[in-house]
Amino acid sequence: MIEIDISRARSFVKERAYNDSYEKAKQAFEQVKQRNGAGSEWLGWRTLLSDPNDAILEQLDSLATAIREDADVFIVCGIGGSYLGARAVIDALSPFFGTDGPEILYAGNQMSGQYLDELIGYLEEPNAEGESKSVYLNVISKSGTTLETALSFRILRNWMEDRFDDISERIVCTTSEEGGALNELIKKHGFPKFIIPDDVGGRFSVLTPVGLLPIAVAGIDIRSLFYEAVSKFEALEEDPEPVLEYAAVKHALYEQGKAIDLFTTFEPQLNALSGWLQQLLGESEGKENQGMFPAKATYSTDLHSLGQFVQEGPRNMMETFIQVDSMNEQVEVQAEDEDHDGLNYLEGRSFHDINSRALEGTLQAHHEGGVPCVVLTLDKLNAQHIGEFIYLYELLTAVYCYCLDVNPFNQPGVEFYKKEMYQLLGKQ
Ligand SMILES: O=P(O)(O)OC[C@H]1O[C@](O)(CO)[C@@H](O)[C@@H]1O
Repeated sequence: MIEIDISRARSFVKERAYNDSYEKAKQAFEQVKQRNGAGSEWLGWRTLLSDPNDAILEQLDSLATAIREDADVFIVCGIGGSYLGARAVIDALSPFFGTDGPEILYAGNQMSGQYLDELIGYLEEPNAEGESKSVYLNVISKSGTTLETALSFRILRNWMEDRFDDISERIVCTTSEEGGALNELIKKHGFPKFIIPDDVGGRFSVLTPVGLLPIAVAGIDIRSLFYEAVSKFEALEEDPEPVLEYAAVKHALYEQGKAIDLFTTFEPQLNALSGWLQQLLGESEGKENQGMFPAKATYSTDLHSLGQFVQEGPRNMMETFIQVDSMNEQVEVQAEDEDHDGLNYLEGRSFHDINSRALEGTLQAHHEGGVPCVVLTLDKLNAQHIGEFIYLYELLTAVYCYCLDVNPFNQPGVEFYKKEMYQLLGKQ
């Protein structure tokens, strides 16, 4: 279960402004449902859930099981929506240290040559048994032409070709059904391929093979993740109220001049989930001179860097706390005979309990300091709740963007840097 508490945000908004935004959110939800808003040809992230394809989950599961049995390392090569969702779920649900399956590494999400150099150096080191590492790679690119991903893939593919005889079994491609350079390589090498549906954009694609294959290779139950998103879809079709209220308050705050939505969590393993949210909202709402900048911070670490700014800087931000109610941890504070560090007052308390009080205190302080706060609470960190979270935010994004009257599903602005870069690189 995820609870959304908007009370500490709504108190900053006048009743009339909230009601106006709420009416907009209602109409926006109808546009999503009736498929008559801008970019409605991109609503495939809903069809996936209204008409689930269990055969694909089966296929992904069995390939992932085979890879888990043989791989020491699994590389996810992609950028933006082609890796952020997988990373968000994997980081949220995997142990901090060590794993019983392959190590998941990432490439193709930047252009650091040093990173690639060091990555290859690491792949060439023997595994824990002193043997050569068994490496698998999943290249993920809807367009099949994104420079960061394509370049890293070229280097890693060539390295794998030199190293292994069976690269057509070690490299899996996730791309569009047709077109793009990646489809040419698939034809040439016979790499196994998963298709990204045409009507699902990158940032809405985590519940397609884009996210699900890496997530399954990480040993996470993709059925629980996927089917809980399906349940959330059904629940919100029936009763969209939580999303309407959330979108309304966010929109009313935007209208009131809030320019930043700071996503914060006190659980470091959710840092990448905030990164996924950043792209989902940022690429969807930031257009036609509109939108709130989606920022992220991980507390309490960042309370010691950004906390001052949030508490007393310009009052132009709202904050969204992502909270987890119960954690599986047993670290408890023990009393010491001589209380030199003065911590005996915390005797018997768990770190989670102390961390939760830090969250409560921060929420209170920021709210009192003039920051409207939304609080999202997940009872636990598990695949079900993360699945629910994913659909909740996908729908919120669409509804809220329609309130702003922007097309949530395109990203024309991203092309500008590419044009300049390609010109400088001399691409014809
Ligand atoms: O999957 P692709 O086509 O490589 O694109 C990766 C990312 O790049 C963008 O298209 C922006 O350029 C994102 O929207 C997308 O998630």
